[in-house]
Amino acid sequence: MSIHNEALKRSGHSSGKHAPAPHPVALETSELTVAYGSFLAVRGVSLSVRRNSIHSIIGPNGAGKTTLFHALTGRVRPSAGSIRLDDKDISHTRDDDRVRLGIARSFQVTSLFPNLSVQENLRLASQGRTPWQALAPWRSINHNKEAMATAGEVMERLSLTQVAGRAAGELSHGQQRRLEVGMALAARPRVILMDEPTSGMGVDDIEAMKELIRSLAADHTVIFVEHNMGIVMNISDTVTVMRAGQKLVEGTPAEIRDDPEVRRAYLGNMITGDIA
Ligand SMILES: Nc1ncnc2c1ncn2[C@@H]1O[C@H](COP(=O)(O)OP(=O)(O)OP(=O)(O)O)[C@@H](O)[C@H]1O
Repeated sequence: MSIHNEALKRSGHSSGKHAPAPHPVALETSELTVAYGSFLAVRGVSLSVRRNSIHSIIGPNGAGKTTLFHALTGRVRPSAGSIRLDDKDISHTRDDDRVRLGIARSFQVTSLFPNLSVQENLRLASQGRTPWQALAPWRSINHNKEAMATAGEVMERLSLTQVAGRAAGELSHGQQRRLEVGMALAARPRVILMDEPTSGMGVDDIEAMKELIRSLAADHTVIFVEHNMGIVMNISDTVTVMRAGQKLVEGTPAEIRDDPEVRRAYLGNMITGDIA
C-alpha cells in the first residue's frame, strides 16, 4: 500500500469504517499572507492538511517556509487570509492558546533546559499546556502526577526512558532532537509542527527520526519544514513546494519529483531521494 493510501486509511477514509469520520482536514490556510514591513514573505498561500497525514513544506532558501511555519504556530501574525484548525478559525489566536487547542511545535534544542533531567524537561513541557500550571506547579499535586505520567509515556515512545535522569545538555545530538519532539508531544497535540527535524544529524539519527515521524502519524497530523530531500520524498504523504512566498506546486512525492517547475526552482539538482 502506498503511503498516500495509508494516510487515507489513518484518517478514517477507508471504506470499512462505520464511526462518523472526523473532519478530514486537520489544518487549513486560506490565502494566508505575512508581511515584514512592506515585504510579503508569504503571499496568499492556501494549504489543506489532511488529518493524520505527513505533510512537508519545501522550497529554496528564502521561499517563506519558516515564516509560514511561524504563522501556523502563532509566532507571527498574518496580515491577510486565515488559518483553521479542525474547522475553527485560529488566525488571531495566541501561540499558547493554539497549543491548548491542539497544535504544538517541536522546540529548538535551545529551548531545552540543559541542566534539568530529561524527565523534568518533559514534566515542565507537559505543565506548560496551561500557563498557570507552568508558573505555579506546586499548586496541584494531581496535575503534577499527570505531568509525570505524561513524561513517562513520552520517554517510552521516544526511547528516552534509559536516560530519564540524565541532564538534557549531556544527551547526544540525536537524543536531544528526539527530546525536542518529546517537548511538543508532552502538550498532547493533535497537530505537530517540526522545523527541520533532521538538521545537523548523522545517518543513524536521521533514520531514527524518520521512523519516529512515521509513527507519529498514527495518532497525529505532522507538518514539517525540511531541507533533506531524502526524508521528504520517503515519508511525506503530501509535499508543498514554496518559492518566493507562494505555493509553487503541491502533490505526492512522485508528482513533486517529476514536476518540471520544481526542478527549475531547485535548479534541477536537489529533488532526489527514494519514494516509499
Ligand atoms: N524578521 C524578518 N524581517 C524581515 N524579513 C524577514 C524576516 N524573516 C524572514 N525575512 C525574509 O522573508 C523571506 C522568507 O524568509 P523565510 O525564513 O521564511 O524563508 P525560508 O524558506 O524559511 O528560508 P530558509 O530555507 O533559508 O530558512 C526572506 O527573504 C527573508 O529574508
